[in-house]
Amino acid sequence: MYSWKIASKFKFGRSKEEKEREKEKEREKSKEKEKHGLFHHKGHRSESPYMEPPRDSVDRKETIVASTSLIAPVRLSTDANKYSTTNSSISTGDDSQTTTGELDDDMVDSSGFTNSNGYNGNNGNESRQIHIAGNSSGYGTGTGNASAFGDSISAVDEMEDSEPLFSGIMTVKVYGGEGFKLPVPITSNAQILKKLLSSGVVNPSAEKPGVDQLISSLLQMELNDGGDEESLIEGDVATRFIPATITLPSSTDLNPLLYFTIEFDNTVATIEPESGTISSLNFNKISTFDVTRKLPFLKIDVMARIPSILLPSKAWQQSNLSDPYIRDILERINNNQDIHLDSYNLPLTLDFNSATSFRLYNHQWISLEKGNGKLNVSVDYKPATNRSLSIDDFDLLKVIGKGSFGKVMQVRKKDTNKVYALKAIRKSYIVSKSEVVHTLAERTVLARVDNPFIVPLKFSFQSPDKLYIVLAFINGGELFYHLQREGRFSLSRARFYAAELLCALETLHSLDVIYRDLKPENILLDHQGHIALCDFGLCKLNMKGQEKTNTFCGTPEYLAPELLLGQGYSKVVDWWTLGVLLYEMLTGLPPYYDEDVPKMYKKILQEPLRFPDGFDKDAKDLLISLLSRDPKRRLGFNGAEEIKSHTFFSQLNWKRLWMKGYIPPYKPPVMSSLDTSNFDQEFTKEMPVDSVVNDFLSESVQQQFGGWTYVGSEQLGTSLAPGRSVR
Ligand SMILES: Nc1ncnc2c1ncn2[C@@H]1O[C@H](COP(=O)(O)OP(=O)(O)OP(=O)(O)O)[C@@H](O)[C@H]1O
Repeated sequence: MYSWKIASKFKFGRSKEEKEREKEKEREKSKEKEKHGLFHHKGHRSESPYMEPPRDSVDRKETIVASTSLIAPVRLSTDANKYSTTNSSISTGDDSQTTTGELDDDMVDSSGFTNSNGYNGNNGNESRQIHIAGNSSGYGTGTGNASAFGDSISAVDEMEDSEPLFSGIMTVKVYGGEGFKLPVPITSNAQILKKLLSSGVVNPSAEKPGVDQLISSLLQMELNDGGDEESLIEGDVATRFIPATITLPSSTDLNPLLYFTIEFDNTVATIEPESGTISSLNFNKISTFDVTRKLPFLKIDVMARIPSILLPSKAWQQSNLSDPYIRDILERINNNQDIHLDSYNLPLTLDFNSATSFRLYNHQWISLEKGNGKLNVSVDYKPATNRSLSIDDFDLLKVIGKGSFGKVMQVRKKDTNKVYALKAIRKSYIVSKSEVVHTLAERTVLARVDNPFIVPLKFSFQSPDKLYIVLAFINGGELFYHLQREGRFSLSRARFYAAELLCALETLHSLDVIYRDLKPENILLDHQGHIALCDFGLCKLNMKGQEKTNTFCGTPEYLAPELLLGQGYSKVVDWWTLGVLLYEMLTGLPPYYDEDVPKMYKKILQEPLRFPDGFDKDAKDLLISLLSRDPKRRLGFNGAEEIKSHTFFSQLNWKRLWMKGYIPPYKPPVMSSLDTSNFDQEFTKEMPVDSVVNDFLSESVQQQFGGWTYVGSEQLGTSLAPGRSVR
């Protein structure tokens, strides 16, 4: 018999004051709920998930981490109170609760460590030794610790063996662009054109006429008869006369009407024109990228930011809605969204064996995919100098989030000026919470995985007190935030997100990794609206084929039946969670949602799956298959391919999707890589500091973090960056 405890991951990382603040918020929320009535009171919600308002009462879902090696099987019973042991631990987040359970193979207890927190003990868990890969001694007295080390290091070793060194700095210079067109005609209203365009910068010179001259030429153009009484200027004609940057009436800043994004490994540089007209642009911009993995191309996208005032009349717009392309463009412009004009994947053949810098493209004109213009660029690559990083290599810009074990900050790498998300984790804290394995697993998975829909790891390094993970900064906001704001998503939008997530999970499974914590809170949208899965803290490594594990962890709303029943579970749990997520995106709530967690568990195990009237037939069929309680009969049991082949996805070209070839149905309002407007002000208003800690960690504890450092595929072993006090 072993003792076990389940704790709310969310609450682990919170200070006393924060907990107080949260409680206060909770109290306010319940007052609000009382006032307005609860949407999902008993028997109410399940009848019609389309009832309004669907998401008001769904709070952030908290991850459960079973913090010892034991699981909490749920015994099915008609009496919801029978689940009370499990529930009390989860819902209260009281990590001091203990009860009994069975041994699991991936959770580790750090009782063998003697650390500054005085946490010392040994659970005598002998079976852990079976998993030790030559690391059974020397790391404290607890066998669990040794196993934790063994598991994680072997994962890191595997990676080291198979990967050559890919790291360096790539510089992209964009000189100019030509031939861009607007996809819709614009108004010929002289007053509007003069007012709006006269603030533009076209760099007047002998060859290039000034703005006033351009506008008068524009107004003399042969106008297109756009309908009854409306004259319009065609998009391809207008661009020859419209300045590339203007000052919008609502602002004092120059605003580009057309710009480029260059994306490498989910890091984005926005290239705005200096001057010129939309069809003939001057950029003269340089952008540097940290290269830490071998990727086949740079992604270039052309975006236009057209003020809706330039559009033809509403009557014209109405009469052109039958064309889905025009309809989409008009909808976006009217919602102040930027529109996507064209893109190009610029092939990169980086010779990583070269010891010196080399030029990949030299003043090359690149024609974009749909023929909408061309760009003149040079690309250079300089190999890295194998230096480990420290916090001193970054400017700390903003706090953007808090995880269980530390904060996440927006940072700028000083040499390349690239903006990243930096996650700082206090070593003593994860040791005392027995989270060493999960933390190492997170770093290992992130370093190995290469998928467009998974947030890429750029670097990891450590100081004597802390571990640092540097990730691409994904600033379109959490899917949770967008879903909460909009209640639910349209069928096509939900399908798009589900498809990109399916690709992400498929890649993880191909690496024998179970994700285990899919939920809207762990899914970020990038600047264009593509998915970026984050938070790999619950991943389980080395899960080959249908191999099973037992750890009771995940998020209550998303727990699969086999996990609740303690029957052992395999990769197939991730397909259950994909079903729950799709259902939540389409209806606003997870399928078996109940505020009372034990009741929710009972529903997950017993209640029939209900759909609101008018629910899409294919979506329903897919959900029934994904939410099959029997994992063997669940769609995906035989691999992701069988989900991809379902009729719900029949219109999708998976190759194109993989290349980020579909324009996302929604583009988050992101102005630049510095933009943090999609993050909670509760975080962004905080001072970004890397707090000073002075924990004593023994040599053996430090050794656990030996494989942590990552600067590309280069593993720098135990190198510790000098500890630094950052104020
Ligand atoms: N790469 C990123 N880009 C932008 N924001 C990020 C990134 N990674 C994390 N964040 C923000 O920081 C928050 C916390 O990060 P994360 O979920 O990885 O921490 P965690 O400790 O694993 O959290 P949890 O306790 O929820 O498991 C996220 O919800 C997200 O809002």
